[in-house]
Amino acid sequence: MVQLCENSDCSNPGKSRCWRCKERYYCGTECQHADWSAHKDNCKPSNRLVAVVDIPGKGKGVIARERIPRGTLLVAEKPRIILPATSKEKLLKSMSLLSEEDKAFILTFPGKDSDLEDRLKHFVPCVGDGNTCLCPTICRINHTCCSPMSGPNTSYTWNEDSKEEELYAIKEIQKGEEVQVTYMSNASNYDGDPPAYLRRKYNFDCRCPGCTRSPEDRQVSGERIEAYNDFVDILPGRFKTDDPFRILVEIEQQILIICEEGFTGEIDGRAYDAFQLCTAYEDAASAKEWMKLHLKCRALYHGKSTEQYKKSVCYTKNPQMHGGWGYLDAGSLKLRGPSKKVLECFYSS
Ligand SMILES: C[S@@+](CC[C@H](N)C(=O)[O-])C[C@H]1O[C@@H](n2cnc3c(N)ncnc32)[C@H](O)[C@@H]1O
Repeated sequence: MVQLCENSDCSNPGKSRCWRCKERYYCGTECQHADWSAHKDNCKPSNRLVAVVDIPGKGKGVIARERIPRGTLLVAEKPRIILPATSKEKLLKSMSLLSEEDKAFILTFPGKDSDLEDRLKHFVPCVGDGNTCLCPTICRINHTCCSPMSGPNTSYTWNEDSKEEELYAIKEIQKGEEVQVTYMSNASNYDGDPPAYLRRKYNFDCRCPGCTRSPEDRQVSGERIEAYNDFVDILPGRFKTDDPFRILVEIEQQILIICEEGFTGEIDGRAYDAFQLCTAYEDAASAKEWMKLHLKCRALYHGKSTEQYKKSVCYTKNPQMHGGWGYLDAGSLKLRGPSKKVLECFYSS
């Protein structure tokens, strides 16, 4: 039986389901009927899966209303307030022009007295370069650090196509469990002393399992993360000069180390590095395997709905389309895809 587009005045065959609720069908991008637009705008997973509640010792926070499988899009919401990434002066001017309701909303976030500027730390990156926004649900999520003992269960990302802030479950979340993100999203933001950074910037004492370790244990982690960052910084420059087999071994070693430190999101970037290395040596089969791993990690943290993701999917079919194909002029060389250990590291995280 042909499923028709569910817009009331449309009789085309329904080609796709709504990417969010997966329930309604529509006939494609040509379908611009008001009914479908209203559905898209109102189809908010945030209304269903999470709730903003009071969390003792943390102010407000977000909890799961039901068990949420890994990979779920939990929240997709339009920012309530967007501030421009211009000069500090312009930013403060924009703040002063906000409505009284918006100012009152900002002041519901923790901060000094009625100081609006002190609440800027709660804004998250959004559209364009450096612009920030305040969202009703995502900006209520509390922090936990990435560490060998624990880490956040969600990650948020700006979707430029839908112009919404999105929140993905990077681990399974139980009903009633607190939804948490890390305010230091990747290893390159590592500050050397997370509890001190969080106290300075966000004015709270982090009591996560990573921060309550002994100073010696925290130092060991700090040194491993810094060594990883040094590795990442010089990696592209090594493509021209170093043995590619050696580079792949080191990429894998570094992936395993940084995942032990709780930064599973780093697999995305390192798998992409390995993909680029394989394309530089015109090894399509290995490049495809690395791209598949890159996309799995990317989908987990950023979803699959963006144009950028869809474009990258083409590289899993045809790595020759990538601009770096053969760029080293070193001829073709059979390298290899990710090892079982690295794949397990992604699946077991
Ligand atoms: C982005 S807001 C999160 C929502 C906030 N709890 C609220 O009441 O609106 C960040 C602020 O939440 C609090 N917070 C976040 N994570 C915390 C944690 N792990 N422990 C204690 N307070 C935390 C701090 O006051 C921090 O400045």
